Amino acid sequence: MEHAPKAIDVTNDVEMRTFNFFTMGIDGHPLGLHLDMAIPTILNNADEEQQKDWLPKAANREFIATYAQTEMGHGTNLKKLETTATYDPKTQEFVLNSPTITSTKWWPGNLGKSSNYAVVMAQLYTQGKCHGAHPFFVQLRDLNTHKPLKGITVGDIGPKFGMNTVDNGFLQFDHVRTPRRSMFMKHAKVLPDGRYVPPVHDKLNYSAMVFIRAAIVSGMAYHLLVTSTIAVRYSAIRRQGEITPGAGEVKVLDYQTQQHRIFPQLARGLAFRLSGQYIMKLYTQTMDDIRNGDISAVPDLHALSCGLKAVTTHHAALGLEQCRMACGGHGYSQASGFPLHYSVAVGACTYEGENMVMLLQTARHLMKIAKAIRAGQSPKSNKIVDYLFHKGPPKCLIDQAYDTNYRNVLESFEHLARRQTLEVYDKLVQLQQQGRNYEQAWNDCAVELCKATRAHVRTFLARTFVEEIDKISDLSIKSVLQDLLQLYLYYEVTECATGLLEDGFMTGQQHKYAKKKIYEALEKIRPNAVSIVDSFDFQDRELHSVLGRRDGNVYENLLKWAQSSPLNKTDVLPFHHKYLGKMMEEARQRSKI
Ligand SMILES: CC(C)(COP(=O)(O)OP(=O)(O)OC[C@H]1O[C@@H](n2cnc3c(N)ncnc32)[C@H](O)[C@@H]1OP(=O)(O)O)[C@@H](O)C(=O)NCCC(=O)NCCSC(=O)/C=C/CC(=O)O
Ligand SMILES: Cc1cc2nc3c(=O)[nH]c(=O)nc-3n(C[C@H](O)[C@H](O)[C@H](O)COP(=O)(O)OP(=O)(O)OC[C@H]3O[C@@H](n4cnc5c(N)ncnc54)[C@H](O)[C@@H]3O)c2cc1C
Repeated sequence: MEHAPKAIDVTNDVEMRTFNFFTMGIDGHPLGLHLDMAIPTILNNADEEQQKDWLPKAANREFIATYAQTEMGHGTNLKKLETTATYDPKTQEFVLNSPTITSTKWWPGNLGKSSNYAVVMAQLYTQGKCHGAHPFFVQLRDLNTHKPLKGITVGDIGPKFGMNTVDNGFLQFDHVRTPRRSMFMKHAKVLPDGRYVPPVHDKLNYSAMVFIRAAIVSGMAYHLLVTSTIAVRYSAIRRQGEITPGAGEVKVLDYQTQQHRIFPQLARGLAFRLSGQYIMKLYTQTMDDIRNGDISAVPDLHALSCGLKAVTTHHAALGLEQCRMACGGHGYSQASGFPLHYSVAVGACTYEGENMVMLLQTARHLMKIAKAIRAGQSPKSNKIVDYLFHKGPPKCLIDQAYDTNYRNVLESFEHLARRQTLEVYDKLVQLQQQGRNYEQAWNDCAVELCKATRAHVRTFLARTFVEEIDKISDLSIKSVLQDLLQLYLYYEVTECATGLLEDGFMTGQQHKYAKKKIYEALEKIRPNAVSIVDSFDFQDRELHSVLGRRDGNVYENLLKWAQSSPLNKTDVLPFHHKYLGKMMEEARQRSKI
């Protein structure tokens, strides 16, 4: 008998679940949302009695649940979700309803055909008052027949840009009754008589999204490291063109342009992995704190997770595309694995909070800090934002002879983040003094607000990378990682050069210095490149790539892969003579006339 799957370990082993989430996303695993949104919701939003009932069954896969929040008409603006959950004190039930076409739940992963339960976000009404979006644990399908229950219309939303092995679905409720206790009651409650008990913090209902945003950071690291592995390995076997005439074709990895295309993605993958570990620890710690009644870290966690999610997904999408392009024609083949990895990674720019919206959420946090700075307040001890209160050096020092632990580079990033944060805050104040209301002023500063967030997140990523490499004791590993760190830092300096040159903080000479350090790092990384990616020890099956095979036998396996295509099952396709053959025969007949 096939080995029965063991119950999922639901301890907070978020590292593994992060990894699962993104490999599953690629395989279209029907348990994707179950593991990474439904279970965290139960862990963080179900009260003790509900956890006792739901958690073991969820861990044991006795049902499959998804996370049904987004509707056809709203994904970002949760305040305007239209699905309603109206409490009926007579029967002590909630009545779930989809009042409009735009209230149709739309997008939830595995909703279309796999899930028989869902965490449903609905506007909670009791005693005639709406208390905003709250999560409910709702059965959608019969556990034996898997048929939708009465009043429920559910199905798949059809083919998408990618991730087509995931049955993202739609869901409509027609006055479906669900017990009072199907409402997650750890934070907010509705008592049997219908009285509403508010939560200690009105965003605790959003904790599953925070978990995934934090998880996505390591997920993006995973995608960048996987695709850099494919690109480096393929570039180490692909020979094309000569550098020295007559000396024979070189490996394309020897071209500086190829190194400049791929190695920064490798470096960013490492940077994101290290910050991904940090944010996951912060998430786990904050959830523990909330369990002990301490919600003080909730705003920091929200701000950092939103900013990191937006920046890492954007750079991962760009980086995967660079790795694909670096592999030429074969990079465009499904055999490369790039279409699969790209479609999962690039979706993360949208799901779990559209990136612009996420950047602006972090900006809200930064504006509060800017206000405190302008009011002359002293910093609260918080390593993530303290630097904003400090006065850095008036001029860039990146080209000083000694830059221990890249202090001068980090101060450049801090300078830019501080300047952009305070400048956009001052503009916000000025626009309001000129008569605009806050919301209008906010909208008129939104692009600059996003820039301030990106500069802040860059500072965090860089500082975390420096600190984590500094902790490494094995000198042989440390020196290789320091080459990647050097590349990362100076590459980021050139990426934000406009901001550093804009106020004269950095000189053109220093910008040239940064470029020199990049080229130096590329040269140092080149001889170790294949060993670096081999050290990640990705299995061929998870790379999904003929180009990235560990054994490097690309060409023979590329032909094998092509020959296995269903199109090549027969030499002549069944419909050939009916269409193309007939067309050519008629054309030949006509030309004889
Ligand atoms: C855009 C959001 C965050 C706006 O939140 P909302 O309450 O609607 O309005 P405000 O902007 O006024 O926020 C008020 C206040 O609350 C703070 N806050 C917001 N969210 C959180 C949070 N999660 N934790 C802590 N604090 C939070 C915010 O900072 C404000 O504080 P102030 O002091 O500044 O007032 C919200 O609408 C939102 O999150 N939208 C995005 C929706 C989303 O992410 N959807 C994901 C659906 S699931 C999904 O995509 C799954 C994909 C999986 C897959 O298939 O891979
Ligand atoms: C592959 C995939 C899987 C998904 N899985 C799930 C799932 O399992 N469960 C689930 O509930 N949802 C899921 N979603 C839905 C996803 O969470 C939403 O699509 C996402 O939150 C964006 O919301 P939206 O689609 O309404 O975009 P919109 O918010 O309509 O975005 C459109 C544009 O408007 C801009 N915009 C919107 N509001 C603002 C603002 N306040 N300020 C500035 N600009 C703004 C956005 O930045 C964007 O450029 C999934 C989506 C995808 C693509």
